[in-house]
Amino acid sequence: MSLTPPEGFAAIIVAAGRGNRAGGGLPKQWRDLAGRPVLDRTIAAFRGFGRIVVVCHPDDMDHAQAVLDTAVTLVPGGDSRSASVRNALNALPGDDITHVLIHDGARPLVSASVIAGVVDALIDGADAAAPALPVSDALWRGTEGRVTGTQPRDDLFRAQTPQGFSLSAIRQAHDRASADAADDVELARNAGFEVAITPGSEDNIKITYPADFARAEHLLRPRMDIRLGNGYDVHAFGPGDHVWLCGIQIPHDAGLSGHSDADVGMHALTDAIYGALAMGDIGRHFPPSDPQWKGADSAIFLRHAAELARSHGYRFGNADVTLICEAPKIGPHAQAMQDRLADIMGLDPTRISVKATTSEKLGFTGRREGIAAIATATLIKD
Ligand SMILES: Nc1ccn([C@@H]2O[C@H](COP(=O)(O)OP(=O)(O)OP(=O)(O)O)[C@@H](O)[C@H]2O)c(=O)n1
Ligand SMILES: C[C@](O)(CO)[C@H](O)COP(=O)(O)O
Repeated sequence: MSLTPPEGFAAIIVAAGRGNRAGGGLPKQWRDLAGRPVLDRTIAAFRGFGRIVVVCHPDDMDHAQAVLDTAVTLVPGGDSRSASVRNALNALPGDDITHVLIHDGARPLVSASVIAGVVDALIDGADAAAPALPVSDALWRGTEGRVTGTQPRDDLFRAQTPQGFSLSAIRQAHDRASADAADDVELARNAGFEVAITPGSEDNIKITYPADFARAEHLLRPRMDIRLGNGYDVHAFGPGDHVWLCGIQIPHDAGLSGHSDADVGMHALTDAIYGALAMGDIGRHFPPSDPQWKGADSAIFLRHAAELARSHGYRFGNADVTLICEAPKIGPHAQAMQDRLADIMGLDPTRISVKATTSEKLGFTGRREGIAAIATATLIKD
């Protein structure tokens, strides 16, 4: 989802804390998260905003200037989060700003939809809006390792950022603040403003403790990619005394005609893999016009497709081949076929199925003019 808020919106990203709870020497906003500094990722989440103010610790200003996008306005922070926000409010670039979103630099995984929820609530007229998640676990009170009571959770929420405000509301809230507050929602409520709750996200974590880096990296890992491909092939009977089916030679009163060994089952399975990869078919990788494939062992094709899948980071979920013929009988050979296909594909035989059906004497397979095969294959990238 891309995010382009209206002109008068600015984003304030507070990153002037020391990250003491996260440990690790360097303050957490400057530490690497899957190849980029945490703060760099956070700023990137707000790239649709024309104006972004980033609040950094006074000791970090040179580092920030060297590391961050020059398109942001850098402001030195204060002794508390609220003081840092105030410094940013006093340094907003431009006098046409009507709304601000205030976000923790330590929440690099905020999504466009969470930000859009806040922006939309403000556009709809709210003075203040912020994302949150309802508490779903039971809540207890406890001391010294023992439960001492329970706490109703019906109206409890876990607060997140960005917290959005009309500029006049947040300025009033900070002007009236008599004590420090955990966040700007608290200040806005203390000043009498209503705050709308917008949808938060489980992924919008605040990096607070050392283990949060591993959590964030896990969330950034690409999601599982599951692909399904199908293949279909037909070969006509011709002169001969055996057929090759799924890598097994079976005596028969005819052979199968084709440029290669005409292993119709293996061809269908090979095409299923190419199909799952969206990389064409056997003809594209092994053109029938090329004499080197005359009489070729079809294991070459299947091995190529399987290796291609692995080289693109996929593993096999399963494969399923159905042979359609009146004869020869497939049942007695099915296990050997599964084992052979598994061997070629480097797969556990329990993930491969070979079965057969007749076409009830109908059509070309029913008239014993040839054999058809269909196959499916699933590929998985974790
Ligand atoms: N004086 C401060 C204190 C905090 N923050 C920012 O407010 C956000 C939320 O605060 P928190 O997670 O508590 O960060 P730290 O104060 O850095 O963490 P710690 O309390 O563990 O030192 C962070 O992005 C932090 O950089 C800030 O801009 N100025
Ligand atoms: C603003 C905030 O992130 C809302 O969840 C939070 O209040 C600030 O962080 P802290 O861990 O409470 O200091």
